Amino acid sequence: MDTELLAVRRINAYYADSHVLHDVSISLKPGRLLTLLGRNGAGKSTCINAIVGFLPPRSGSVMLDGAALEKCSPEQISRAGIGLVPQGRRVFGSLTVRENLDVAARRQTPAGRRVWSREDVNQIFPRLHERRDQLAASLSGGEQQMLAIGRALMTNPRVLLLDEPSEGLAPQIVRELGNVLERLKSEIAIVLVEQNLGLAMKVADDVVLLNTGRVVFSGSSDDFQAQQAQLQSHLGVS
Ligand SMILES: Nc1ncnc2c1ncn2[C@@H]1O[C@H](COP(=O)(O)OP(=O)(O)OP(=O)(O)O)[C@@H](O)[C@H]1O
Repeated sequence: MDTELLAVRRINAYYADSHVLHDVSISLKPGRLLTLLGRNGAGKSTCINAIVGFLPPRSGSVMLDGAALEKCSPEQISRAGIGLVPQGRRVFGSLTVRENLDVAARRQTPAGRRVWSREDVNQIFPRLHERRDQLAASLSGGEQQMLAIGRALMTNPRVLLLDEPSEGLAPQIVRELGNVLERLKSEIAIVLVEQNLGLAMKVADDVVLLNTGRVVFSGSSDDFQAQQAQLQSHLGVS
């Protein structure tokens, strides 16, 4: 399958008068994982915010399977099939694990789209099943991250966007997260924002590297690694 699933074309985004994204393009094909890299402040989260409609681009387009989304609301974009695992996880701490999953579940999903049940999520994250009656606030950081991913899957997305999921996690948990992403990417296309280059290189098929809101590399993970020495100055330390 070579058709593009998510096509971000030359988007420009601003915070008030501050021009943060400059003609940024991203192309994601089905079954692939694209990692969005760049040092702090490069514009990675802004790019995610522009795709999900929190910060609509002033120009350029965002297409999901050919449908234009750049003028849609965050709710419409989510329903269209873009799932977000936000930076900082943002699970509902006063709800149980099970309730967190249930409130995210979509009642209606267009025919032909994969529908995720709580059982499907539990299969990927057995620990969530073990902790199903525990309040989300009492989970470890790694478990909260798994729950945040599980919640996003319950919306039956076609594309999953993850904003720095490894932030604040111990190395062993980051490895587990890598294994989960490896497994998930055979089922769903993923955009992964990461500062952890080790994790990103383990799972990525494609790489987009940003510097001050501009794309300075876009290509396969193999090409990125071949050019890494020249691109090093655009990367944060990892
Ligand atoms: N709400 C905001 N208002 C004004 N400027 C902002 C806002 N959020 C981010 N910025 C600025 O936009 C630029 C891009 O920030 P962004 O958060 O997208 O970078 P990032 O690559 O995700 O960085 P990090 O890895 O630190 O999260 C930075 O210069 C930042 O200071």
